[in-house]
Amino acid sequence: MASTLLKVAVSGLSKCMRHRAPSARGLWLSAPHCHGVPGPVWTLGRLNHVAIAVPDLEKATALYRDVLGAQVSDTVPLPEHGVYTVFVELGNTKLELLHPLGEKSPIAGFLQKNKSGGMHHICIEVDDINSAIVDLKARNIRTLSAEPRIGAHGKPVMFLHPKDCDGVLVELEQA
Ligand SMILES: C[C@@H](C(=O)O)C(=O)SCCNC(=O)CCNC(=O)[C@H](O)C(C)(C)COP(=O)(O)OP(=O)(O)OC[C@H]1O[C@@H](n2cnc3c(N)ncnc32)[C@H](O)[C@@H]1OP(=O)(O)O
Repeated sequence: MASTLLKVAVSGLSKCMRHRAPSARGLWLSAPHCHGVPGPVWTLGRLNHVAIAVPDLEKATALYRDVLGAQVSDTVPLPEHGVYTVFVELGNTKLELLHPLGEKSPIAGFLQKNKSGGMHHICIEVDDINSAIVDLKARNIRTLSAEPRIGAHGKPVMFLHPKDCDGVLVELEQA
């Protein structure tokens, strides 16, 4: 009797955990759902930017503007994120040059380990960040703040732990 009940429970759980196939637009994910009640549904969108942490923001900006001929933004301080940012326009995406701001900057440790600078994170747009967060948490992917924060483009963002994303710090941004 007990073993029959266990088999039924395991079979139900595996049905709940079934993944959907990828769609044409990108990764299509749904959280576990049971009894015909759909879980949160969200879609991964375009690459918004690749962020590079730099030890010398003036020098890095000059490289992209004067040597490589790119259009670059002004320097924008974002004290709530502990960084200065400069965006480099690339047409199909952007680079975000990052430099520490303040004593508790989250990129200070990274620059200590990577003295010449280096690729810090990638930012991918999602169509429903709240559903994405619920779904990813259910898949044991660690989010790096309790709630989405407002990012460099004035939209909600959430960072995912690099150890849960193949060694890459991933930022999701509401499209
Ligand atoms: C404005 C906004 C926007 O674009 O909208 C931004 O850009 S804000 C940009 C700045 N904000 C953020 O980065 C917020 C999210 N970041 C964080 O919460 C943190 O920086 C963590 C990613 C959790 C790292 O924390 P912390 O530096 O204290 O830890 P840690 O140095 O001990 O690192 C723990 C492990 O993660 C690795 N690790 C650290 N930073 C990494 C990175 N950027 N990419 C890949 N791996 C990384 C370390 O090598 C280490 O691995 P080993 O143990 O193997 O050595």
